[in-house]
Amino acid sequence: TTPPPAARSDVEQLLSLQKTRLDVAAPVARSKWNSHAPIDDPAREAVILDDVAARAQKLGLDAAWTRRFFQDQFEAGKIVQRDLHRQWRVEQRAPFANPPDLALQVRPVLDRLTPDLLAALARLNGHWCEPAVQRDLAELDAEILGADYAPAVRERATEALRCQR
Ligand SMILES: C=C(O[C@@H]1C=C(C(=O)O)C=C[C@H]1O)C(=O)O
Repeated sequence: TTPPPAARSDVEQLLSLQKTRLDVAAPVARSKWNSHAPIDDPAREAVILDDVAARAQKLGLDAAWTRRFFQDQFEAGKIVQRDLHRQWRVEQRAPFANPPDLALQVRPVLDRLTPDLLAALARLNGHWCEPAVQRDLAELDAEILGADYAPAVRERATEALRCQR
């Protein structure tokens, strides 16, 4: 039996969660501007990816594909962080008055989004090649991510969602 097609609202939810995750890049960038911490934290990324791979398997998602999706979210967020730091260097911006605490205030927000993103991916699992899903993806990417994010960021964030067949 053929499974029912995916709903547009599933695509909308996924992209909204991706946007919410990208929106956290700005507070991350402010925190690192003050602390001078590097934008790239490969150790933190590895911890997230191992957790994501284990959770993915339980949801019936391909672990390697899910790792790639999350790595793409990291890379997209780092484009946002680098763009902000570049702008602040040009402006010779002073440190921020009330920077968020990366470990205590910012990373917990990202960690809370992870299970929601995985659930959204699980709902769309096996549906990526449906023409309606690809059409909804293109439309909602422009609407949800396009309002705030540059094409390079959007392309990176949605790279794994194209039909692979
Ligand atoms: C968001 C951060 O910056 C980068 C992006 C990460 C992410 O998107 O989860 C994780 C580690 C860093 O390489 C962070 O340091 O927490």
